[in-house]
Amino acid sequence: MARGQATILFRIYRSKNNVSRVGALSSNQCFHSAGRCDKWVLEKNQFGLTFDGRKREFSASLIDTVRFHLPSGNTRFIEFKARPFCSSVGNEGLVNNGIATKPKVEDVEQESGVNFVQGGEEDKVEVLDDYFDGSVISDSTMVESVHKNSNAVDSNQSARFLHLSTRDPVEAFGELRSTEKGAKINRSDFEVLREVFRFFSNSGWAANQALAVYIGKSFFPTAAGKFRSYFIKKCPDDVAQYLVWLGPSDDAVKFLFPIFVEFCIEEFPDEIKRFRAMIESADLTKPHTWFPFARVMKRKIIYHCGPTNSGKTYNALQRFMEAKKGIYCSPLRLLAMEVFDKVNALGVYCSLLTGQEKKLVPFSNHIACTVEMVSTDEMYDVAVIDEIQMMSDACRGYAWTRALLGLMADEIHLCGDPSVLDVVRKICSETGDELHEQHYERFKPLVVEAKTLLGDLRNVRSGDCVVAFSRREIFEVKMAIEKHTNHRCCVIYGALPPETRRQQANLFNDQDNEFDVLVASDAVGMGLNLNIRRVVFYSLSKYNGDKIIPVPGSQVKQIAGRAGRRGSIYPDGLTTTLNLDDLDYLIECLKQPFEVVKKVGLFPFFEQVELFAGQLSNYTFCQLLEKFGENCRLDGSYFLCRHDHIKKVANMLEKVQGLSLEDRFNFCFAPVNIRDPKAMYHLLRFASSYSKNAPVSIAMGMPKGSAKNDAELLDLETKHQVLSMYLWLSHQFKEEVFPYAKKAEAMATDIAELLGQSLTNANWKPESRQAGKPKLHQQREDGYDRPRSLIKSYENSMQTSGNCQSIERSRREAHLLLTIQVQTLPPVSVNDFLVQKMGL
Ligand SMILES: Nc1ncnc2c1ncn2[C@@H]1O[C@H](COP(=O)(O)OP(=O)(O)OP(=O)(O)O)[C@@H](O)[C@H]1O
Ligand SMILES: [Mg+2]
Repeated sequence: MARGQATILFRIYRSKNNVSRVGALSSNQCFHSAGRCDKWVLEKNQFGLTFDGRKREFSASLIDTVRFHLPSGNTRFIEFKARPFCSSVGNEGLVNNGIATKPKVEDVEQESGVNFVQGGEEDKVEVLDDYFDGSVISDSTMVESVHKNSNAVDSNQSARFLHLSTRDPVEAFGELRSTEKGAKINRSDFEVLREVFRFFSNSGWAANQALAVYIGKSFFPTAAGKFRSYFIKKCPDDVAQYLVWLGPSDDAVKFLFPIFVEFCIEEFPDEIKRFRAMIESADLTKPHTWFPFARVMKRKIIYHCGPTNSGKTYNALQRFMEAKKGIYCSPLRLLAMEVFDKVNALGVYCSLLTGQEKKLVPFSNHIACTVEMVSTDEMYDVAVIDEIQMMSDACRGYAWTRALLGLMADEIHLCGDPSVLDVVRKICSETGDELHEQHYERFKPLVVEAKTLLGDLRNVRSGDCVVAFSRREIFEVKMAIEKHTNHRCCVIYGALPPETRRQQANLFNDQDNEFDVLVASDAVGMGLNLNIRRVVFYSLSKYNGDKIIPVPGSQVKQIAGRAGRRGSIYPDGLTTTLNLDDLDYLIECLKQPFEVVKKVGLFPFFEQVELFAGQLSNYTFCQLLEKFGENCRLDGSYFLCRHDHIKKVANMLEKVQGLSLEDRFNFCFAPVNIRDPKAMYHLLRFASSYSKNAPVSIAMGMPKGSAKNDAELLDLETKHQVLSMYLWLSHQFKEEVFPYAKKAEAMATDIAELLGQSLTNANWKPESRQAGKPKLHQQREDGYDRPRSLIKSYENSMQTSGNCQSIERSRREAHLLLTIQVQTLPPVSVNDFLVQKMGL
């Protein structure tokens, strides 16, 4: 069933003249034999319709049953036949197609007390006279409702054309078809008619509606052009006059559209068939039906729902360890490794499975894996899906959705914040699984320190974690703290291998050394248990790969929640900001209730993309993905995950000949930083060798020692990422083609170690991996970039200019300003690099 805003086309037939009836309906008008109503819209989120012609409401609770609410309060039904193109087009695109299921006439009769007469090709509907209150909907009142402001001439005209406006389009088209030659049209009327058809061709409404009859958007202008020629050639005089009277207007479009549909059905059966097949092959509706084996099971789902540091994962893992056979699905490799270690240490044999590594422990019945690696073919007693709110992640959400829908486990424990609780409830009602909710409270409340660090990193104390949102800032902060205080800093950020992050975390957690401050990015926000006393936000804006945005509230909560973990040496958590200016935003974020997520991510399996590809020829893989995105159909609780990253890789690999569609699909999921030209170059090289069926070499030297400057550190990071990519590919493809996996593993371990050593000694100025990455803050003489609150600065400037906007608006505008700044910077030149390296 379609949800969301939608448009429905129907037709009601009737057998007697003395009853009210509907001729043809569209989203915002209703042709009625008694006149035309001016409003016809769907009620929110369901097939409810509101007819607003005479302030009488009636609504349809079923797609082909209209329920009238009469003044007396009686509720009656009138049945109408849904047209073959009965369909709905929603915000998300085509959401429902095909012929609506028609309720049995007897059912409707029984409920409504209305007699229906069936006959001929179309169903005829007869409505008892007392069903409509003649005084409510009469011919004259309906005409008034259409042309509320019309004068007497207009009334006459509309009465003159009434028979046309309410005419059955099949009949109207039949008449056109049987006409050899249309009426003679004078020049000025001809010009108006041309304008009318131009208006029709440019109508977004008509193009959208046409999707419902499988006239694709790209074909619509051609179909509309042919329709124009056909129509003008055969147009009877009264119809031409009517259109001239209507002029280029929405009314004219809505008059023409049903006739256009008849024309298309007759003229373009092949195009319609082709587009229909394409739309159907991009069908991502009803994803719960994709996993029939999981559907056969009656699964028990336990949602451990609560804020950070409330024991959700701990409790789920207790059940996992008790089970005969269990699987733990982690959002990060690091967390999977942590569970693997913890569980084995407690005597439960557990294997590890991530994209990069398979550590099979003999006799183990338990697996800790990353969520993308979870098998939906194996049976388990207990499964744990950690950080379930990631279902709504714009890029990776599909992996959580797949795990929830497809896991074959008797008991599935979901751990996460409450944001996806509603969606999970809905999914469970669709899958028929039994949902149990366990709500948690934070062990200790998080306290905000109102004093802040007063803009001075010298106020950092032992046990602090300073959070910054770029690699550059992380190193600047580390350098400043180590230069101006006696503290030593560990660092954790996304580009570091999990082993190095863990080494840094251990160094920080260990009380017997001088490393008592942690400087970290948002990579610290998920799952890690660290001895943090206070989380200090260095800034609260971050670059999201596209523009600078304020850090979303949910993420701020998650990161701040790292302070004062149960079991750590600082069980009371504190959080604050470096600058006083940012404090309000921090408090605002922490106070915000968890947002209620309405949609979760989906992404097609290879088989679905392959089916879709079968409908299109001469398309590159990247174009295929684009087309899939444009045409795919989704139910209201799902969105298609962002795939810009995949498209970028697909585009680069376009030049590699000899890769099958499946190879391309798999290569596109390889873990590569698309903003790192060196990493992209190696991926291209791996794919080129693979396509020639030649053994893929690592072709990368081992660094001699730990990094002595930032360029060397960046090089180590990239080298590790390339090795990690090699290992990932070796698990995806045949091992013979990636014969150096063992060597890559050893090299990766050594590099992770070198990275750890390098970070311990690092005291240099950071370089940027990206030439164009924006530098936000002014450099201070004392060696670190002191961040100013950009949001605040903008608010201040607005206030000093006497323009006191609301904070929310200022914020939005500040982001806009920043976005513009970022967009004007030169893009990273991956291509230039490839041209040099590959001669491409
Ligand atoms: N009942 C318990 N007994 C002992 N330690 C516990 C218990 N519950 C939780 N802990 C410890 O408290 C810390 C936080 O628990 P846990 O990781 O389960 O929180 P969480 O709610 O999953 O947090 P997050 O949302 O950050 O993942 C962990 O170190 C965990 O081992
Ligand atoms: Mg947890």
